[in-house]
Amino acid sequence: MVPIVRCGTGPPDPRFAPTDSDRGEAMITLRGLTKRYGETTAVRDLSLDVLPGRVTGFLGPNGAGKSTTMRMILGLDRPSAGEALICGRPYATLRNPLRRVGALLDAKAVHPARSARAHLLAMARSNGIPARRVGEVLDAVGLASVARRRVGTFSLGMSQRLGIAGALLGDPEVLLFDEPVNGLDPDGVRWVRELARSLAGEGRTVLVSSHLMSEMQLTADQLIVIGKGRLLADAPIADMLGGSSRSRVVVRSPDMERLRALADALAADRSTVERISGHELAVRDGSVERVGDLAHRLAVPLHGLEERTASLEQAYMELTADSVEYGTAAALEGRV
Ligand SMILES: Nc1ncnc2c1ncn2[C@@H]1O[C@H](COP(=O)(O)OP(=O)(O)OP(=O)(O)O)[C@@H](O)[C@H]1O
Repeated sequence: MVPIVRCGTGPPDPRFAPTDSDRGEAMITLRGLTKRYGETTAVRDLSLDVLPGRVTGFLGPNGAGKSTTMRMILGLDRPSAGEALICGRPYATLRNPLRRVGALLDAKAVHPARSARAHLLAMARSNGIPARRVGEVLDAVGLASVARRRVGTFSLGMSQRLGIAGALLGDPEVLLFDEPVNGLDPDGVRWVRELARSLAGEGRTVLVSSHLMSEMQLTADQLIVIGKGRLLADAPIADMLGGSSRSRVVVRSPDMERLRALADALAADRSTVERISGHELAVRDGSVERVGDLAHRLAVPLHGLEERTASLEQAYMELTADSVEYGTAAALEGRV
């Protein structure tokens, strides 16, 4: 059973035995959250809860409003309407906020002349965090050997690691990572994935933004998808796959005539049938059992019958098709 770190309970305590009701307690709550920049509405009436003990992927195409939402959760941008709360309170009213919430936003937003160690020490000092934590988090992110190097000489990947070290510094209950795998090599990507999973495994609340569905498929338990600032989906990964209209049963037969009869029978029974080729059909809203039984009744010789679940990438493309700000159509019209 995954432990749950509740609001105000601090870092995980091995003696802590969660009850089922603890699982429902949202750590991040957005209600009607809206942000307008002049004519642009970056975030539009967003209402959702982010729960502890799981990795929540925050997805959307470029310009969807992910960073703006995270900035409002962290009190860095003021909402035009609605609210963003952590443990029921605005970030600005939290005592010792770094001990409650750790965030990686812009990895390069660090004074370039400072060493990694000096940067983290300054953060620790101004937040009442003991200096020994600096060494611990530098070790945890694999930067101990370059702790005294100037941050300005760091690669993007090293800066990402330093940003994550800063997020971990206060041993917080809630972690927000904005595009944490940007600039990381495959080893680094895997490291971030395992880190996010282990933090959630300790019962913490982990919100990770990305525009890479393939990565989120491996990292997240729950997905929140936004497009043009609006909520498009908020569901467990498995539900998103099941809900995709691309999940379908594919049936193959050498007998085109009987296959056509099967298609007619399925269509008459309210299934949507697509012809893939003369010998292959795809049936939406139909189970393998139902299609197989019907084929048997109509004496259709079958050379193949399988359920093809859409990849999350496909489900995501479907969801966001109308929300891509700079898609191909725009490019064709010369707008980009
Ligand atoms: N300070 C600002 N002033 C004006 N417009 C802004 C500002 N910040 C963001 N926007 C606009 O708000 C929208 C959402 O931007 P945001 O950076 O939150 O999206 P995102 O989902 O994080 O995108 P990306 O994946 O590209 O980082 C965009 O249209 C962006 O141009």
